[in-house]
Amino acid sequence: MNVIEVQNLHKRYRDHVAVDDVSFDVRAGEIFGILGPNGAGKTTTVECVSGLRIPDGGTVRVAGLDPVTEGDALRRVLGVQLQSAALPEQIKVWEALDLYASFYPDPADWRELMERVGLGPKRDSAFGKLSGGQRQRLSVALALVGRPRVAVLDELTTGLDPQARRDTWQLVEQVRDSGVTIVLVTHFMEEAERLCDRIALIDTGRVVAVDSPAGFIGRVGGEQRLRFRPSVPVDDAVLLALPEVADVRRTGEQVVVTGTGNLAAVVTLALAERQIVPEDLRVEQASLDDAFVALTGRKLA
Ligand SMILES: Nc1ncnc2c1ncn2[C@@H]1O[C@H](COP(=O)(O)OP(=O)(O)OP(=O)(O)O)[C@@H](O)[C@H]1O
Repeated sequence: MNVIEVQNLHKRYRDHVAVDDVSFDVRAGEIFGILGPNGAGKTTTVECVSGLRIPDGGTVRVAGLDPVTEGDALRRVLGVQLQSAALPEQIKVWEALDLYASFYPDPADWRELMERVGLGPKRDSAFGKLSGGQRQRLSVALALVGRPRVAVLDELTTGLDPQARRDTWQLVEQVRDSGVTIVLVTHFMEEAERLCDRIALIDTGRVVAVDSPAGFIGRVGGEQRLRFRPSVPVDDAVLLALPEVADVRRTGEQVVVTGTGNLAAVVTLALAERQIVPEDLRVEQASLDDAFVALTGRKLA
């Protein structure tokens, strides 16, 4: 079932086209990524989905609602954490949660939410005194306080250190597991690859493709490369006999096998059957980055 349907969305700022022609569907229960370089139109797209901007063309439906004409009903099903959302420096964590809860007829228990995002010990801290990761956690909690079916999270981990980023990813997964559909805007490949069930790749206001991370990687051939030093010499023919193996090369003592499918498993099994140990084994795989370059001709970063 689709929770969000966007068709031929178009949005201009004066004569600048920010979103040219964007279409995608988000299914109930998934983490749907909107991935693309700076200025691709990601934020504008989710602002139109959230009813914060009026599109110049196309249609948007969220749980069947038109964000432009049914804004009140929309706010009951959709929670937003936006890049630009800033709270007063002085407001305390509990006050912000309590305030946001008061906007909704049937809010979540904000105390429970505060514990869930790990801010219990920061209950009385001022927003201005929170670390980047704590601010992001608070913004996720604020997006969830109205018990939304859909949460829009925009550039959630920008500016966070690696540990805070991983903690935030875990939080996003917990939110999804609690039954909330998530739209995640990001320009981090690793984040999209790790978290998203499906991704819309956006470039210069257009959707380049929508696919799962594995599907994107499969588009660039799904090719894998295996490097190892065999403990005793192995014949190329042994490896080439495996249907998954496309090519075998050697550089000094190192064997480099390229192929597809379950390459690492079948090669190591074939070696084990001959009592050969693949020493210094490394598996290299195509990434979303490779897919982005193949689809757009440019690097994302
Ligand atoms: N309020 C605005 N007025 C004029 N132009 C804008 C406005 N907001 C965004 N733009 C422009 O529209 C284009 C798309 O911006 P948008 O913020 O949607 O992209 P984005 O993919 O989210 O980028 P970022 O990751 O940098 O936020 C950019 O060229 C941006 O400069």
